[in-house]
Amino acid sequence: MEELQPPAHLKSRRQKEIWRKQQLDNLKARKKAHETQTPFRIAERNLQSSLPTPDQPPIVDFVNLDNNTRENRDKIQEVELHYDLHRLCPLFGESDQECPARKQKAYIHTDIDGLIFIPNPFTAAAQRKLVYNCLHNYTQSPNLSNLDAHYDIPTPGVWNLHVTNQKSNNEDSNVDSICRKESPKRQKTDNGYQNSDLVNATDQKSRPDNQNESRKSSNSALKPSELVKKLRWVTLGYQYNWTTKVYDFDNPVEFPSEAGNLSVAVAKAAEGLGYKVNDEYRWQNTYRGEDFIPEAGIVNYYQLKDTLMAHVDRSELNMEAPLISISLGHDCIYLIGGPTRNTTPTAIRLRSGDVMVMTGNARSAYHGVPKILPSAPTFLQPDIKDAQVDDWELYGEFISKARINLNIRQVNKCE
Ligand SMILES: O=C(O)CCC(=O)C(=O)O
Ligand SMILES: [Fe+2]
Repeated sequence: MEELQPPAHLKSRRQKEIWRKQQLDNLKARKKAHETQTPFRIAERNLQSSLPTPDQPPIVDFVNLDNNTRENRDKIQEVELHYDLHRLCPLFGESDQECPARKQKAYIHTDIDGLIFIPNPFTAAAQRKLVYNCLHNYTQSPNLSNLDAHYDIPTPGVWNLHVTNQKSNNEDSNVDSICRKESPKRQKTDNGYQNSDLVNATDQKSRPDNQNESRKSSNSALKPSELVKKLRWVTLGYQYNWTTKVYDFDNPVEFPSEAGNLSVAVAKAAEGLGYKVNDEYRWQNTYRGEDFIPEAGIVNYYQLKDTLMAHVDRSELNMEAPLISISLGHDCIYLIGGPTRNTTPTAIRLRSGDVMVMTGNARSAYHGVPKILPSAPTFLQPDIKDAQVDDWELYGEFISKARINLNIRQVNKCE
């Protein structure tokens, strides 16, 4: 091993020796920690490494099938959706030149029981409309966001305050900076820090969240344009309490109809799909699409360096119903494993518009987002002219540097 070079400010031989010993001890501790890491954590670490390591897991690409390793290609199967999604829900958009006629195709991977992947079924204009909804509509009260724990956000929500400011030429009529709340005393819970901090005890986040922000205790005030960069999630429908890990059934919030309609259409089109061997199903999505009731959701807003650590979404009373997840903006690598972190996960590339349906075992599998990729779609750039979305330029500025994930769940069992 190369001799470690102490920093120049350490002059004496003794200081240099101590420094070298510390470095070696740190190295040994890191190595030891790595040895005890779960396969899920190892995959996260390898995917996050800035150096190409030989241990990088291959990335499953359901869109460009030729991009797969031979082994993965053999494990990908095409399945037919029951409907053209646009027929079920016009919000997927009418096929146009920008987005040629959709194929009613979906894909499964034989290592991932219960996951159904639908390559982007949206037109470009429909994606822009959904970005608009995720920023303009879903960030408004009574939906809660990660910012509410730290700031007193006025009712229109941080995004709309930002838009108002950007559109006003007059500094005086600008919405003022928003003050930070007094920091509540930090309390530890059994598995990490208190919800309002949304920082996991490990170096990764339980939600996409800005760690430094969460740890700051200053009372600084921020402009809406600065705060929108700190927006990490909002909750839709039944609001979720991240501390108690239960939904707030006492104050139900109506689920937004557009996101709800999209999810019901997906649940209907994916009904009955599964993995067949010799005419027999190994697994099948038997949940009836018409029984799917969208009751809760999360919109995750990822800046390019954000990650979402491995977790299982298990707070819903109905774990038989599929969870429907839509990606917008930058591509990402998504990891999905099994019932514990000890199952080696599969890495999947998700692009803007892609839809995943988590059913059966996949519904209760560990999953996470270890990496956002630098790949903004051209049709979401700020200079696109879109007469359907007011002030698209501002929306385009946000999404061309971010990824949004909208996921939708049924919470209660069917009557
Ligand atoms: O961003 C994603 O694709 C996954 C989000 C997720 O797993 C969640 O919000 O529970
Ligand atoms: Fe999740």
